[in-house]
Amino acid sequence: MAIDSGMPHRILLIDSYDSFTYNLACLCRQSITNCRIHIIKNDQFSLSEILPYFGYFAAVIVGPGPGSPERPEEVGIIKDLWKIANEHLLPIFGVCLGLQSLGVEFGAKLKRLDVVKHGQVSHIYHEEIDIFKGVGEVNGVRYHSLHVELAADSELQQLAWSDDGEENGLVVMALKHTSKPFWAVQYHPESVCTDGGGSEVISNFWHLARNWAGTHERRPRPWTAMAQDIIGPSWPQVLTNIPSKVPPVIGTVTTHVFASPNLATTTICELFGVSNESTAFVLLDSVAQPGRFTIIGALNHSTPKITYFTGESFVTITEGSIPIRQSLRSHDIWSWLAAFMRGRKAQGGSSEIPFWGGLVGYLSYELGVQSLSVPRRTEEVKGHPDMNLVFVERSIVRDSVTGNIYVQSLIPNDDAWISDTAARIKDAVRPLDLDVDQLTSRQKCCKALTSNAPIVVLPDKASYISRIKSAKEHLFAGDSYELCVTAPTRIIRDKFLTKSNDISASSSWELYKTLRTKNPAPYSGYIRLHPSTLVASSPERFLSYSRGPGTVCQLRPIKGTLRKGPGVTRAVAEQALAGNRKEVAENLMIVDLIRHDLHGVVGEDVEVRKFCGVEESETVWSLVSVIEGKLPLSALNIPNLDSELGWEVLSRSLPPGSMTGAPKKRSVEILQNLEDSSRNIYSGVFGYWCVGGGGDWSVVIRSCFKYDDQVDTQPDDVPRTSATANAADKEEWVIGAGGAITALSDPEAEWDEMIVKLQSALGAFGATVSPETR
Ligand SMILES: C=C(O[C@@H]1C=C(C(=O)O)C=C[C@H]1O)C(=O)O
Ligand SMILES: NC(=O)CC[C@H](N)C(=O)O
Repeated sequence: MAIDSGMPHRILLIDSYDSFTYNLACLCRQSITNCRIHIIKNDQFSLSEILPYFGYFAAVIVGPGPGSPERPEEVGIIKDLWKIANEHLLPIFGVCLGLQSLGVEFGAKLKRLDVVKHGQVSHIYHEEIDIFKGVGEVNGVRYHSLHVELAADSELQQLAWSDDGEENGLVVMALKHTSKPFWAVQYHPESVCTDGGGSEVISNFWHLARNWAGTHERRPRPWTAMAQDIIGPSWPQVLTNIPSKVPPVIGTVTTHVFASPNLATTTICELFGVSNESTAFVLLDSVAQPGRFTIIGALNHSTPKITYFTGESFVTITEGSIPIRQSLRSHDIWSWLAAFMRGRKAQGGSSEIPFWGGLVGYLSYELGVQSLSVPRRTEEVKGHPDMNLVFVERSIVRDSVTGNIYVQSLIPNDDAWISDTAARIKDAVRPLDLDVDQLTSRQKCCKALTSNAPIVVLPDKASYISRIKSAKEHLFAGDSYELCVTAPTRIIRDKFLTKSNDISASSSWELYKTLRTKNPAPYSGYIRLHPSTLVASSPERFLSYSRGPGTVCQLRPIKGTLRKGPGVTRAVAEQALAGNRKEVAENLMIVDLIRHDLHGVVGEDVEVRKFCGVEESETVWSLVSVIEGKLPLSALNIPNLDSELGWEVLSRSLPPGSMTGAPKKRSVEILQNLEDSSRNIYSGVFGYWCVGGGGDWSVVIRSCFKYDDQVDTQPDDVPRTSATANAADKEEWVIGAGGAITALSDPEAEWDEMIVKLQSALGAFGATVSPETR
């Protein structure tokens, strides 16, 4: 038989806009020797357009996805596949939505599960035949709301079941067609927690597919350039948009390092003018473990500032006081910034620290929404910068483990500034200059705030609860597996006025100082890039990427949060989080989503380093997983790949999956309809991209932000009082908060969880709310 003549086996994978597709592609690569996976969307071609190309493929895999196999707009060509004429016939393997489509097209009834299964592991019963031959015990992860029931005279044969007992009874978990080469499973063989039914079942499918091809004398045609043009290259793709000819590294980092363990981060910031609220300032602060390095930008009037608004075709750079618009031309904002950084690469900095200089700032949630090609909400035309960054040339880095301070500059011949700055910092050390992590909790205090108490406008509880109920409806219908529902809380308070009088609120810097003592967080930050100010105390790293060679990308999603309190020991938290099916299911869904996001860029080398570990922070316990990915060794000698890998991952994986739910695109669309307003900076990321190639971005949660021009002193639900009367004296801060909603969520408990998360930033305003409020 010539079908294995050494030529790679081409497999067509049909994606239904799912967030697990690349995981399936990876499983196929690992289970089928010498295969190439080509991925298309289910609505990219009509059946008649794609049919002529089936001859190149050895098999088709139909991936999972949101929605119903009975809604043609959700399954595209998939529904037509099962009916193709014998001359085009080829082996097909369906997963989840793929199984449901196979069932429905051959007369099965599509039903909703009484108790939906999202991120749940079930024992899969089978009879060791066909695709389960020799497979043994299978525990499969399920992400479905719908299921099929076969007619008595069906042409399909059941191969496996789960026993859901009183919940759903017996549910079909695998099918085959009795005469055509079609197989399918309802569970997810590609999930990280599926045990036994993954590569074993795919290998068996492949074996059966080859046998079928042998007896039917079907031989795929050799791949051609024309096929590649139409279908596209195979996955994994080494990043293609990085030019092979790149400018040489021209910058050199000059560094002066000295030990100063007792020097407070806040003292250094004050030395560099943070108290002048009219200027720009950036601080990325590690106030608790696992955060380690603190980065302070020493900005001046000529530091380049870069802003971008979603939907615009230009970016604005301000050096000095004159903003200059630059057209993006053929670039999108991501590749424009990659090109910007390509010309500013530098070497020679200290290898012990992750930052030598580079871009610092934030990227909004809506920037990620734009990257997903989901249209922005219509009412947000005016908006505020969705990307607000500075290019930091002079900086101070503090290592909280060694107590070393690094003063560094990218500017040529800047020795005078470096030595002067080092001397100023050394002089600033006062004997009692203890940082917050060295204070006992009794010593922690917060400054008296304003004479007028701030007004806190909570989301309306009834509509929050009804939103959670609508989210659950979507989950029951199979539109999404998990939805992270959020809402903004607004804090209106007296404006900080520099030439102050006695009614002035504290400055945003004082607010940040209070926040870092009240809620010391590993990924804290103070980003004052007018018109936006972000005061952050995030527990969640979105993505870090190490400086090459051999860049490792790490993501640390949190799903599962428990309020700390008397009696809530680590053991109690572990039981309530890692020992709780609902919490683990929520976390698993995001782990699988992040594996997919990473596989999409780096290829096969993605590992879950930690699954559902319990981590402690000041106010809550969190369930955290750690996922890492890196390029294959073969890619390491491709110039420039390492230094842009992290940026590529970032550009292709925003918004953070932990803030959307899965599948990401459909979940974002649903959330845009459910939530009342844009999320803006909340749910975006803040951090840096270093000129040496590394970067670190955290999720904007447990944080507050304000825009200089935004004060709505008369929200509909706030009574007009003397405190809300005059916009000129007021400033408005926003704290977003929310949580992942699954089919198991209790709306009241979700409201409480939102309030707990809100509280971690609200406390800095001297305000509290109880869950019972409103
Ligand atoms: C939505 C928030 O947090 C997200 C949701 C979490 C959860 O559901 O447990 C945990 C961390 C974040 O990914 C928030 O803090 O506002
Ligand atoms: N993971 C999937 O493919 C889900 C299929 C379908 N949307 C369901 O919820 O049942």
